[in-house]
Amino acid sequence: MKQWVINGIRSSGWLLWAPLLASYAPRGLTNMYLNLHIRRYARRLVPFLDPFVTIDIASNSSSRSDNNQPMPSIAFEEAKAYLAKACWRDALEFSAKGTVEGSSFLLSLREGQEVVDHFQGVTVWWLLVPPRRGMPEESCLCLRLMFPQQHRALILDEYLPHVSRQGREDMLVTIDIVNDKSSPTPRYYDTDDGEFRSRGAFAEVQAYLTKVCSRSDVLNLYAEGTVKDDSFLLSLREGEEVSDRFCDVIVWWLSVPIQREDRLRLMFPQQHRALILDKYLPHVRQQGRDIMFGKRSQSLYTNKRGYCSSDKVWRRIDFEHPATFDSLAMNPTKKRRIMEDLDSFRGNKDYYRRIGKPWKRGYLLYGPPGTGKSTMIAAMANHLNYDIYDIELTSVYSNSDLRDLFINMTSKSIIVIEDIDCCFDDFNGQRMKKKGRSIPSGHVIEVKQKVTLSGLLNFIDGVWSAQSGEQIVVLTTNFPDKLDQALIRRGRMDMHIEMSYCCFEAFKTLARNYLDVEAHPLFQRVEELLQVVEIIPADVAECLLKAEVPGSDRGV
Ligand SMILES: Nc1ncnc2c1ncn2[C@@H]1O[C@H](COP(=O)(O)OP(=O)(O)OP(=O)(O)O)[C@@H](O)[C@H]1O
Repeated sequence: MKQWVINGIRSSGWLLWAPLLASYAPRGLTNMYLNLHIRRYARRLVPFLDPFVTIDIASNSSSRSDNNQPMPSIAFEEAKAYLAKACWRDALEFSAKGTVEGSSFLLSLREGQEVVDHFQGVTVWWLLVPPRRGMPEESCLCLRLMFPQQHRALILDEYLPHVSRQGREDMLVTIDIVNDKSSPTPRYYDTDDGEFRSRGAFAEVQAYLTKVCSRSDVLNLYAEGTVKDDSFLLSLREGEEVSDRFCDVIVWWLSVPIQREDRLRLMFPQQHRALILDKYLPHVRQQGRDIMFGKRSQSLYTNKRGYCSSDKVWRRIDFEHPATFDSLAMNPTKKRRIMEDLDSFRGNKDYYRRIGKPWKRGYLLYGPPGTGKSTMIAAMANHLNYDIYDIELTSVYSNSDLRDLFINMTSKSIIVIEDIDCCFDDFNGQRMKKKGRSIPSGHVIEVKQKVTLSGLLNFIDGVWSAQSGEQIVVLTTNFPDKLDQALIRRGRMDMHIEMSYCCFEAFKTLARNYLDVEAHPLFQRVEELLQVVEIIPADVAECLLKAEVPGSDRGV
């Protein structure tokens, strides 16, 4: 009771001071002070007449990042940005954070700070509520919106979307991709070599958004036929908006025709400017081109451990490794030979038929760890637009299981068995027994049924091998000398490719990839050093990565 009286006197104290203040203080200051407090106290009376609705917007969303951290809530960030701008006249306490670029500040409300906003004649209140004490670490701040119940429809249907859109515009960088209508030609054209080319970035982005739209819940779309087959490309209708996610960053695409000019507006948070410009936009164009010309998306399959015969034998995920021959660091002549070999394999179905050989080709990649064997496989798959079947041989219990795997592969694929030297303890028969290997219940194993080298050879180039058509087999090893000659003889492993320590040409490729540097005064010194030092490309790549990341330890 006593406390209540004290609080009452405290909170109404301004009523006593106000007239005094009014007579001495400048008029503007007095008005602002009175205005602010009258509104604040009036609000406390309003609930007696019309109950309030409260909406809390939490700072963490329910989704999680790749490393299992709670993702920030977009709605919270938008509301925060909106309030910092729309209500800064009212609020007295802000916290300020420097922007990543430039020398300006981003303002946001301080915990406990309350601000008033007006929308179409309705007054609403916002309050920044701190996490509750004793709650788990992940509990978060929230922005509390309070408004009179009678305006529920207006606030939900119009005010909140307005807050979200305005806030987003204030906190995001915007890029408009404009459709160049000066040329009346269609979005695709046919080149002399029979390839389809796109008319430019707008068409590619539009095609990319097909993929984004098809997995979103956008309601208004339009469709257009593709060049190569009878499928459709979906696009955003005017004024529609769709979000996309790239490396845990959310971006928005909005269709905004301005003065009868088609525009696709990309909006993204300022702090991710480099990622979006350097990585996301090129990714969007490439994917858009692939979609337009009917390039299928690639898959990476791995065999399931101890599957039952009724199961599907392969587990599939999208294959999205960015490696290409362009970014692969190795001797350029060697690289060109490999690419020519792959190209001549791909186009030569008739040749293989004529000589009576299955349409298959084997590559043995050998060299120390970290020299790029896996990267090479990804570059091959991307070059040919093939799927990858990655066989973990230690999870296959018999030759008949292996046969199931082979007959369930499709054409246009690369079959990969990594570290083949670890798969057999001797190359006359038995697969290496792994200590403590758990075997799923119900799976009967007989020693004589285990995968054998001859079983593997049979599936690589025996009668079974011809079933699936256009395929490449890649074996990798760090110890080529340990391998059985039968496995790697020419005709079975047609090309033996040594992946070796970093040469100067490879270093230049890595410097271009990681630092965007083509030449540098230190290059000559590096060239001299690489002639006497054996260093794997993975170590060079790691050093260059550290040099590029701001704030990383450059001295190591
Ligand atoms: N030749 C290369 N060109 C480009 N990047 C490379 C190359 N070699 C290694 N790297 C970099 O090092 C990392 C490791 O390389 P990768 O896994 O391809 O080597 P690996 O020879 O397959 O190694 P392991 O034998 O241990 O499997 C790659 O992610 C890549 O970033």
